[in-house]
Amino acid sequence: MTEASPGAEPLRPSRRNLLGFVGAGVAGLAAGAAAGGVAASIAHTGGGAAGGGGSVVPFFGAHQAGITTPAQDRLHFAAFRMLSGTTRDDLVALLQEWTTAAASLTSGRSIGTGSEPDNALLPPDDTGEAEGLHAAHLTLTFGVGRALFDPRDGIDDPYGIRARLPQAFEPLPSFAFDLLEPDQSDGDLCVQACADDPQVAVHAIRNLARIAAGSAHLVWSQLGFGRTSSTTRAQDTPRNLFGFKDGTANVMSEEREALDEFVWAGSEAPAWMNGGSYLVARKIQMTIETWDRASLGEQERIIGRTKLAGGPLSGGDEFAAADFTAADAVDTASPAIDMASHLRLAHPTNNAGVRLLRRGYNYVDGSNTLGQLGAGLFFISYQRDPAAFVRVQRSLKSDLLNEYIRHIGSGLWAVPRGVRRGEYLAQALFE
Ligand SMILES: C=CC1=C(C)c2cc3[nH]c(cc4nc(cc5[nH]c(cc1n2)c(C)c5CCC(=O)O)C(CCC(=O)O)=C4C)c(C)c3C=C
Ligand SMILES: [Fe+2]
Repeated sequence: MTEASPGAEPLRPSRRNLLGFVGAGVAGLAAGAAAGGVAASIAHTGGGAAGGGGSVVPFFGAHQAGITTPAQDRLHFAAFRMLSGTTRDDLVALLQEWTTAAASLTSGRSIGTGSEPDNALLPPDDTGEAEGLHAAHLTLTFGVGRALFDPRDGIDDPYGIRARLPQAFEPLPSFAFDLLEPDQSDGDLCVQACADDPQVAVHAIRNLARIAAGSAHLVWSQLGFGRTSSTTRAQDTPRNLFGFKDGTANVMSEEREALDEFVWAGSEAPAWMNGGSYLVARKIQMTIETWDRASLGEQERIIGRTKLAGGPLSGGDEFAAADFTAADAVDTASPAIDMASHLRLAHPTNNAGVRLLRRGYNYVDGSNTLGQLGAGLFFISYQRDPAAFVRVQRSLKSDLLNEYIRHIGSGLWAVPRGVRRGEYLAQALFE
């Protein structure tokens, strides 16, 4: 799919053409070629954002950023659908343009020629609301949906990628109590934008959506705040909207062996996914008004941990190991950690040793006419194989928490390995 030049301006290439040119250059460079390619082009065409300000998370690397990166405070998550009739070339062009833009945005620069181009007759390349703001640890993590590998519009393999479909990439099954809304689920592509400044995260998604115009359409997006997980031991454990510490027993970035075992896809995966991961997102509505009427003891029994300190009910501080054989101090015939508590059911000992890297955010989507907040957890987990999530979620069928939550959105994406300098996102999927 080609796009007409927005005007007959001979002096300066259009943003689309400019990005296309850079993308083509990127595609032509051998992997591992001199770093100049993308970054230098951007530096020379970029506009006047304030730059990194010491808060830049590198975009290029063996793994995509935004997975083990210390969890930032804010989220804007977006799902896109490829437009009808688009081809493999359109998809490649989009990924090339997104690569160029993402390298620029995450380093705190504007897109293309910036928000003040030299020709006032053209729309600015960058929408401008991040002018003067720093990178705010912005990470952009891109995923590919399972539907991209399926027949569409009467074409068997519209993007020519079926041969690269990883064996593990099976659609999620439906789970007990699912009340999924299609307009908050799935998507051909996803972008997880995390930053310490909400304006920076929103600016990134907005501009990626603009760039996608003509090839992909933003189908739903979700704002999040108050990260509900730590991904490094250097971070304090945050709290979810039930008021409990969330993320205590997460897979942390310091746990190199555990990351290889549970988070990064390895040699079992095709080359484009070797070093990648699978992202599961679940929009989980929490009936906080009902929860707030439950006694403290009941809340703690449901979670399996104390509310304030976050220690397991079997005793010890937040990071003490849970003892599932310990008896309750008062009712000695019962276990200290309830058989149907969230902690017991989600714990690796109940799930064949499986661990997930959780990276979710709280959300509040306004309120309803009954005065109830549309509050919840935008749960995100990364795992080496989607089957790990399925295993844990199935275990949660008898979770006491289910009385207070509803899963209303869902998605699974393959997150390709990191982008090397000179490459574009998911390049190995097309080679
Ligand atoms: C399928 C995976 C999970 C979903 C969905 C999920 C929803 C969910 N969780 C909480 C609150 C807490 N979860 C905690 C621990 C925890 N949760 C999962 C998985 C899912 N949670 C795992 C794998 C674990 C770790 C278990 C372990 O190894 O000990 C905790 C305890 C603190 C912590 O370790 O993070 C809380 C609190 C809510 C409110 C929720 C849905 C809205
Ligand atoms: Fe949980």
